[in-house]
Amino acid sequence: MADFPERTLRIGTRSSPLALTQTDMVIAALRQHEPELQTEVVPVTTEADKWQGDLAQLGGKGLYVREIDTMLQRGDIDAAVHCVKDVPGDVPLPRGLIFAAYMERPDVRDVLLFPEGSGYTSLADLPPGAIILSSAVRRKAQVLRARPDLKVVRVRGAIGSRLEKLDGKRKLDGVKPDGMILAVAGLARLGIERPGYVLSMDEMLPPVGAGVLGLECRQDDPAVGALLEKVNHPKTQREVTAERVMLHGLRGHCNSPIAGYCTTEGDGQLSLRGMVFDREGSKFANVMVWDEHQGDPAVLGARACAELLRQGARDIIEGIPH
Ligand SMILES: NCc1[nH]cc(CCC(=O)O)c1CC(=O)O
Repeated sequence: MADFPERTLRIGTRSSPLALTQTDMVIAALRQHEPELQTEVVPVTTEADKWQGDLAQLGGKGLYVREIDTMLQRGDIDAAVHCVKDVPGDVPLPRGLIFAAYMERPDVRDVLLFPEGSGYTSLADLPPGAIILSSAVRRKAQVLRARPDLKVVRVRGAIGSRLEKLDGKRKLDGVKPDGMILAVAGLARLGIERPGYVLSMDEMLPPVGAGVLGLECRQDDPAVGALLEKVNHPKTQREVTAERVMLHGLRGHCNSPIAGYCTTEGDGQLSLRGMVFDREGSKFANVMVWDEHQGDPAVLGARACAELLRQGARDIIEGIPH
């Protein structure tokens, strides 16, 4: 088979506006290295996108990536762009697939948005019993940890439709929300600017892989692998490796609130924070480990996992129905 740029790179992605924007970003980055690159974007509306109920009932959020991975395995596409945070951490990657590159990580924080004209400016402002929209068990646990009096209500759909629900422009089963939590990176990529309260790392530790775009291909397609590797960001790759090894070792399920965030200090040393919560965030394990020897990030991830398990993470995870 011809190499690039003669060959056309077929890229699979979800069909949401965010996923399509992210894929455009990836193509722009690839063209910095391969200006003549021909691409074909293959948008896939996954079962998870069509289903508006609780994802856990359908098999968890892994469904966002599974259909696209199957297409990649079959050769219907040559590469896939995934949000790493949507890639399941409790099962290995599908046979024959690898992540050839991780794009540089942007702001990983979550932001609490309020309905237009509500006058709220922070988490502390919200009145007792206020309603927050989010489907993420990790966000729910951490909101309730800070404000046990609040109520967290599930919301699904693309970011644009979620914002309409927040602003009362779209029906929401009689619920009148006071806030909604989204990733800063997703809003920025969509060019959506609205005031909100950016949650600190102590209030809201991000999910493993937050903000990172992973570029996946078949192991037996070295031409694509070599192309994708050109946009790999080694620092992000090390951080994601540490976070994901921690996640694998915890063997969570789709209802387990787990957070993990690895950063690189100025001298190149990695630090990794990990937390495992119960559903209400009232019980949790919490670790921070440093890679003093600047060694293998996987070892750092394994250490964080071991320490979380020592603190009782297994019981916390198993204590949640799934
Ligand atoms: N769960 C959907 C999803 N997957 C990735 C992002 C945002 C970008 C990222 O963190 O990778 C979002 C939206 C959100 O959580 O607000």
